[in-house]
This record gives sequence, structure tokens and C-alpha cells, in this order.
Amino acid sequence: MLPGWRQACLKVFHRYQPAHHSVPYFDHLSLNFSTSATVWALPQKSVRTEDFPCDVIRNFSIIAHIDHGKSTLADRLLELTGTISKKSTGTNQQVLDKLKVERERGITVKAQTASMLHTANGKAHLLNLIDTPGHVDFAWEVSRSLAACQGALLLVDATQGVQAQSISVFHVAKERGLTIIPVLNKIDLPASQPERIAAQLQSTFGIDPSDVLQISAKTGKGVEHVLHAIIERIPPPHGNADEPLKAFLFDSLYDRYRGVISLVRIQDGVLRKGDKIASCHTRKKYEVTEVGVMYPEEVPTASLQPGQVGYIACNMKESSEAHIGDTLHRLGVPVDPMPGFQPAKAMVYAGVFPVDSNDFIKLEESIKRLTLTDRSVTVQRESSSALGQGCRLGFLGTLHMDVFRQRLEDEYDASIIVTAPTVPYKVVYKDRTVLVSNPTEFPDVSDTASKVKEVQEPVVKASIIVPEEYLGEMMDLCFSHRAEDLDHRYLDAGAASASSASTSSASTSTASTPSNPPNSSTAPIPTTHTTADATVDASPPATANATPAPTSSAPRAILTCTIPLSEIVTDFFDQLKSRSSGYASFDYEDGGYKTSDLAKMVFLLNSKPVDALALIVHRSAQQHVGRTWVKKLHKVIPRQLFEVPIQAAVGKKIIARETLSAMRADVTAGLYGGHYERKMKHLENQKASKRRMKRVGSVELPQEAFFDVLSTGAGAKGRGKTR
Ligand SMILES: Nc1nc2c(ncn2[C@@H]2O[C@H](COP(=O)(O)OP(=O)(O)OP(=O)(O)O)[C@@H](O)[C@H]2O)c(=O)[nH]1
Repeated sequence: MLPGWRQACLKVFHRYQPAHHSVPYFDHLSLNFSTSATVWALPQKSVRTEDFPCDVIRNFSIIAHIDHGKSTLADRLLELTGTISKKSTGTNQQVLDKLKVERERGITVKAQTASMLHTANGKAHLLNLIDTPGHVDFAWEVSRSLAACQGALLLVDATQGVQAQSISVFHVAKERGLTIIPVLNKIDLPASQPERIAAQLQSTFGIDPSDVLQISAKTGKGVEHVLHAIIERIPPPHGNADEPLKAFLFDSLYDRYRGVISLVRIQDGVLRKGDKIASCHTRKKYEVTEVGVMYPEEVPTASLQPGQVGYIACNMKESSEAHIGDTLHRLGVPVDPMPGFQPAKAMVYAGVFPVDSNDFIKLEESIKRLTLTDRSVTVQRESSSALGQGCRLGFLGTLHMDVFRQRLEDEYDASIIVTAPTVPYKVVYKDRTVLVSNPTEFPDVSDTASKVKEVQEPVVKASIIVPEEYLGEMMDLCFSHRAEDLDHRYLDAGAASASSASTSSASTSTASTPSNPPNSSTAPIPTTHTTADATVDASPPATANATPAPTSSAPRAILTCTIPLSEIVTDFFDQLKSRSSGYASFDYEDGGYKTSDLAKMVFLLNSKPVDALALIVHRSAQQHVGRTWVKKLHKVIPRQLFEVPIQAAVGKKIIARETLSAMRADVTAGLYGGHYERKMKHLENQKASKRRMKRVGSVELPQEAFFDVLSTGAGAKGRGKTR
């Protein structure tokens, strides 16, 4: 048995060992052991937060379209400030992309906080950086992160220019009143056109080109100017150490030893280990067991001071206790809560079931733990006669859903079946409106007894940025997905004059476009190869170096429309990518609800409905969906000893049918020679027995068949690409 102090030291070693990447933390650590006493020195990598009043603190985020280089820039900033050593990122792995899923897919899915120390103008500064995800599904992460900041680096790839998410994140940061520092990245690439893209920033956002920094996050060129601009341009936070404690909780993590770790921004007051605090939201009381900063891993500090961003551990056990947007205060000294966040709104729902139904409790526990680090997922219990007990989860999009699935498998070793994604529909009855996110609960609208007045489906306001030559294709794509209010205009000033299209009402409209854009932007804008939507695939997105050279000198257009959400959780992304040769970028925001002609489709195996396979479809697509699914089922269901009809039904009407022929046992095999009548008798007996089996038998659809049918896209409408 090791003495207590040795165990403590080992625990410290363990904690400072990076879990998912190769940052050589021991470069920074020196643990001094003494055998004569239970002392061990704190790691040299420590921060005296008391030395950093508000005026030397800068809190900022890096925001950008997907793959424009946020995490790479974060690496360079961490290196430049000596927070990590250069060799940590030798393999060009993004240090803040800590999750396996992020590393495998090359995308950020979770905002990460990191503190840095940097001396400028003779003063040591504490810089708190939050690296945010770029994909539209994680927009909630971005807006939450921005609440802890006073400034944002708006990073734009100098080869690709402004993309759909560049516009949306710009507006989110602007609405929050943040100082925006525009930065053009990837200027090392031969295809980069910094002057042209700077002009585009001016025409799109009204940004003065002289404010635009030009860097290569990969080579480090110009990154020191970014550090300088952070200190010079971003205002320090406000806060008063003498005021009552107000700590804003903006994110949480889970640690298996310490439970919930909350990320907080201190507005006023000072927070120390041992302090007794309470939550404005839950009114629960806690004792703070640890405070610290992310440097970039957790480094305990003596206190957290006003304006600082850091973490606290206080024995919170449940995810519901760490309410995102909560205000923590000193026990007995209540304060007015700070404005919180709009809760994340689930856009896509799916059932998650364990492959082995005995594993449900374990699965539910894993989901609870995982939702602590991904607070945008909603969870409800669900049970299915085919798949047993499971959970119905709400996600922000299909990529989000797929990432969550992968994290459950990677981090919790879960073996699961995920049902087809569905969006939340509104069923309007005479006296009430019900939100339905599970197809099994959707009523038979054609049945007058159901008393349904109408059904509404969620729609989104979508914007697609695409080179002009693909505009027709994109319009076609939108129309084929029931888009309405289609509109377009040119992103680039020169082309805009040629376009008579009116500006759209979509949020991404460039309201800030100056009335007199520069002539330089009339020049053709290089086309782009965005991977925004490619990331919905499991394959890693193309690296910048793999970005194809521009093939067209056509200007780019922004196409806006209203489109049913259910249409973009199907094959929309795939088609967008293939029909624009990968050059389109896509963004959307909530557009409310619209009345729609929808129906519930059920699948019958041997005339019995299988609840886990039910879908809600638009009537115009019901034939196509029915046929595709029935064919898919026909492929994966093992043959039975009797013939099995596989049917798709809407209401009482059968839309599509396939027949799974019976497995034929050769009952005459043992009859050598034999009499003809004897053979016939055997065959007759077999037929009768099959008839009996068909009558009494029910088809057992093995879990693997579910797995197959739900995990093979086949481009069928009615399901999302989850794998
Ligand atoms: N040539 C070149 N490549 C770069 C530069 N910056 C980033 N990249 C590459 O661009 C790709 C995407 O970079 P990331 O840093 O992961 O981009 P990101 O914006 O964090 O991506 P998401 O978090 O998924 O939105 C990686 O392959 C980087 O190596 C640069 O300045 N020059």
C-alpha cells in the first residue's frame, strides 16, 4: 500500500497527464517529492490570478466558417505565449481539439477554453481564448462562448473568402456587441487572394480593409500581430472585486473524480477554494473544492478574480445542477441573476437503444454523463416493442447527432442502434396543439376520428453561398426539397449591380453592406471549396492543402429560401455537395412552423407494424419513401421458414410491398428413389406446416437488421445520414 502522500502525488501526475493528446506537460512540471513530509510542490506551471486586474485581461473567441483554421490559430497563439511547447503541435494536431471524434474528423465540436500569459507594453496580460466549432449544428456553442468574451477574431480563409457560417457568426458576435478583429488566414497558400477577400469583407460586413490582419496560422506568419491586436483592440472586461460575488456559468465538463466541473466568468467579487456558494437558478448550495484556469488543461489557482474565466469544482453531481447561463453567488449574499441563454432548441430527434436490451441502465448513465459535456442534447425515456427500452434524444442537427453517437461509442463503449431522425411536428387539434417528436405518436390524420385540424412542420431560413455557375443547380435542388420564397443576390459588389434580384429577408442578408462598395470587389472572386457540409460525412474534411484550385472566375451568389427542416435532415447535404462539386456552403436558422400535408408511414412485417421503423413523410414523397424503405428492409431481413410480406402503409393504404420468399427446406432430400406419391405427401405436409407458421408466426427482426436498415443511407428520403 502506498503512503497517502505518494498516492496524492500519483494522482497529480495522473491529472496532469493529457488524456487525448501528446502535449508534454512534464515539460512544464516539476514535482518535488520529500520523503520526510507530506509535501509536494505545486507544478511550476501555476498562475497567480490575483496579479491580473481587469485592465490586463482579454477574453476573446475565435469564430469562423468550418475549416478556416480556428484551432490551428489557437495552437499558434498557445505556442507564441509559451503556454504549450512547439513540439506539442509538431504533428499539426490541434491541441484544443481534445475529443477523439474531433481528431478523427478534423472538426471542432466542443468549444474549448485556454488561458495564456503574455507580456505587452511591459505588463503581463492574462488572455482567455475560447476556440469555437464552425459547423452550423454547433452554433449554440458559439453563442454561449461569446457570452464570456468582449472580443472575437473573425477568421476567414484567404483562398475561400466569406462563407455561410462566416456571415452567421459575424452577426452573432455583432449582436453581442463584441469587438471584432478580422483576420485573413492561409496566406501561405498560392491560391490565397488576401486583397480581394479583404474587399469582400468590406462589401459584406463593412469592415475597413486596413483593419484586416493577414496571417498563416500554419506557418505562424503574422500571428504576433494577432496577439498585439487582441491586447490593443479588445476592451478589458469590467468587474469589481469589492462587489458581491457574481459568477456566470457558461459551460460544464465531467470529471470522474470530481463530478461536474463548471466553466465560469467572474463578473464581480472573488471566488476562492472553500467558499460557500449558491445557484440563482436551482437555489442549491455548494462548497467550492477547487478553482483554477485552463492553461490549457486545468491548473488550480488560489482564486478567480473579476473579469477572469476559469473553472470551479463544487461537488455538483447532476448535469441539471450546472445550469448553463446560471449565476452563482456567495451563500447568504443574493444577487440579481445575469441574463442567461435561450435554451438550445432541438431540431432533430432520434431514438437511441442498446443493441443488447439488458444494457439500458448502463446506456442511460452514459448518456447522462455525456450530456454534461454536451448541454444541448435533450433526453427523454422511450420504449419500443421492437427495440425495448431506450432514450429519445433531441439534437441540434444530424452532424450533432452523429457526433453524439460516436462519442457514446468512443468514450462510453456503448453499442447502440439509432433510429431514423425526425423533426418536431405540431399537431393542431380543435382545443390544443401537441408537439410530436416521435413518429409512433403521430396520429392518423386521414382518420376523422382523430380530430386533427392540421399538421405543421418546422421550416428553416436557409442560405447557400455558391459560385454563380452552380446557381441553377442549387435552385433546382431547393425546389426539389420543397423550398419556397427563393431569392438570390450576388455576394460580390461588381456582380451585385448586374443582379436585379432583391435582397432577401434571411438573417444572413448583408444589411451592413456599404452603399458604395469598392471597385476592387467587382473583380471575380475566387471560387471556393468548402467542406462545411462534407463534415456531415464521417470522412475527415479536406485539409487546406487539399483545397482544389479555383476552377471558375464567376462571382458568387447567396441564395436564400425557406425550406422544411425535414428536407435538410435527409439527403440534402449530399446533394448540395455533389451538385455544386463541393463549392457550396450552407447555413440555416429557425424559421418557425408551416402547415403541411404530412402523414405517418408504418412498415408492416407479416402484417404487423414495427414501431421503431415508423416515419413521418410529406405526401408528395410517400411513394418514393415507401418503395425505398421496403426494398431496404427486403435486403436486410433474414428469410424465414414462411413467406413474409414487407409493406409500407399510410393510414389504411398500402403504398409499397416486397415479399420475402420462404426459406425452402428440402424435405425430399432423404428420399432416395422412393415413390412419387410419398414425395408429394412430404411436400404437402411441408406446405401445411408453412401455412401454420405464417398464421402463428411473427417475424423476428434481429437487432443487426435494424442496425443495417437504419445505418445504410441509400439516399432515401425520410432518414438522415447518421453514419
Ligand atoms: N496552408 C494552410 N493550412 C492551414 C492554415 N490554417 C489552417 N490550415 C489547415 O486547415 C485545416 C483546418 O484547420 P482547423 O484549424 O482544423 O480549422 P477549424 O476552423 O478549427 O475547423 P473547425 O473547428 O472544424 O471549424 C487543417 O488541415 C489545417 O492544417 C494556414 O494558415 N495555411
